[in-house]
Amino acid sequence: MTAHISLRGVTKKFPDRRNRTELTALDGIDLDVAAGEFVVVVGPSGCGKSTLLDLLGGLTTPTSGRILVDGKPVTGPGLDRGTVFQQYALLPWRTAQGNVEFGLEAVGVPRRERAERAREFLDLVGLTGFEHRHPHELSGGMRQRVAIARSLAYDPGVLLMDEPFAALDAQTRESLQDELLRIWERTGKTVVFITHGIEEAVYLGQRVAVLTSRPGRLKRVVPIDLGARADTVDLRSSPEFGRYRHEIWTLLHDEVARAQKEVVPA
Ligand SMILES: Nc1ncnc2c1ncn2[C@@H]1O[C@H](COP(=O)(O)OP(=O)(O)OP(=O)(O)O)[C@@H](O)[C@H]1O
Repeated sequence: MTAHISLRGVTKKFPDRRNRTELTALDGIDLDVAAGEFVVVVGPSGCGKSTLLDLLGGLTTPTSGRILVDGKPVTGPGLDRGTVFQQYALLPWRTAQGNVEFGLEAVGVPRRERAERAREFLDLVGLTGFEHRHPHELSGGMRQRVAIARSLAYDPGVLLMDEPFAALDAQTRESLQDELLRIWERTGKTVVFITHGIEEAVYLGQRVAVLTSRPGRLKRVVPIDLGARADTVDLRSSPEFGRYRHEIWTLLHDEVARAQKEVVPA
């Protein structure tokens, strides 16, 4: 299953209790993500990236504007969207297998099929042999693999990822980035991935959406074309990769500079 996403004029305001006003977190976001596309969202700290993902996940609702998944308005959390957060959010008393089965129980998949499907998805994320380990017996990278398997097991059309690799060491992060791309190619899911990392954005995204500093508006959407990955030994050191990294760095740098100017008292 795969699905397309459409955001039209999405604005999110929060009450700002300190001075009884409103804080605009996101302002008029228009973005389409095609079925099966991998889009990465980057932006300065506090620009509304997590708010955007929460809106897509149906955890909050827009103040104005519309969010559609396959033409249907998002009205709350749903099994058509799977979310992976930075923190593993695994149940500590359940094994890897039990954690993946958990989501399937909620949708009423029969026991035998649950076990089979959980094994299949643990295999997809490279955890065959670790099915019976509890989260505390797994490394950070392995826990995040379990979280990915759990989100994929009930076959959502969309995978929403909020800085899923931010807490991992650099080497584990890079290997999970490759794993994720392999899984994405195999499953054809639509992915919206949020990160602070410019390199991560360029490496993963087919397009990188750059947000402005608060209120978050869409500053630029940069299509990434790095050619065939299989032919390149170290993609991150290629000249094209460097050019994209610089382009996005410049877009972000301008935003951070603008935000800093605004907070410095005159
Ligand atoms: N529930 C809430 N109530 C009030 N304000 C909120 C709420 N959630 C987020 N905000 C504010 O909205 C703005 C955007 O927050 P958000 O967490 O989406 O940014 P972010 O880009 O994900 O930040 P970071 O990169 O630092 O994780 C911030 O100013 C934040 O304080």
